[in-house]
Amino acid sequence: MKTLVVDHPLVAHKLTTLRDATTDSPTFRRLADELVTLLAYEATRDVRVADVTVTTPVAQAEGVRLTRPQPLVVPILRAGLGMLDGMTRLLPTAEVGFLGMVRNEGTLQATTYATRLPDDLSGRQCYVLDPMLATGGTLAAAIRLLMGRGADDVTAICLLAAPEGIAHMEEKLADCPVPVRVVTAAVDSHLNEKGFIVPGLGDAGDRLYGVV
Ligand SMILES: O=P(O)(O)OC[C@H]1O[C@H](OP(=O)(O)OP(=O)(O)O)[C@H](O)[C@@H]1O
Ligand SMILES: O=c1cc[nH]c(=O)[nH]1
Ligand SMILES: [Mg+2]
Repeated sequence: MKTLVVDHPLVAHKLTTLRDATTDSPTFRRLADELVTLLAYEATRDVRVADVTVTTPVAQAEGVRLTRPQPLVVPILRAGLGMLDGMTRLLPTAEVGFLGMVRNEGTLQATTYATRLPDDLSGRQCYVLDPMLATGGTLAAAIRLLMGRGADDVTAICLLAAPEGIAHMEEKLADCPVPVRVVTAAVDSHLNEKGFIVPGLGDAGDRLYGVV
């Protein structure tokens, strides 16, 4: 598994405001959306394209177009939904599948409560959206599920990651025969005793959508 930390002043600026506990929900949603588009620009560096020729008003020009099957974007509910518009703005022809997963606050184990994905993902590039990579349990399970359906290239886009979560994913996906990448705005210091990223930004789902 490869991890890419996007090093850019605009990414750092938006992430800093997301971290700030005084940032309200409307601002948090807007900044998360903007930040995803910046991360998605890097995350899609290997998106599959084919050569094409177009006719400009002046002459023929060689270029590229996204190939079929279209990439599949998979937000992990709930917090990943806050990243969907920012991603599809960059990849408007992508299809979207959904995974509902929740982490038990005591055991930190992730369970899946909703799945709406194509049965067959053979030959598909998949982009998984989840703002927080904490213990890595959620993301590792999501990626295993996609690979079980045949996905042959998976990139996860996270706003923030913890070193423990990256190590856990590297271990869980060590035998994985297909490329897996994590693209994030930062890798923070550590997880606290409740499994929260430190310094982090708190509970991403609650900050986007309120406490449930
Ligand atoms: O790396 P992990 O330790 O598995 O934790 C990360 C997960 O926790 C959060 O979801 P949460 O369970 O809070 O659900 P929500 O999106 O509905 O708030 C977050 O959005 C990730 O999905
Ligand atoms: O810090 C964390 C860890 C898991 N989920 C969150 O929303 N935040
Ligand atoms: Mg949450």
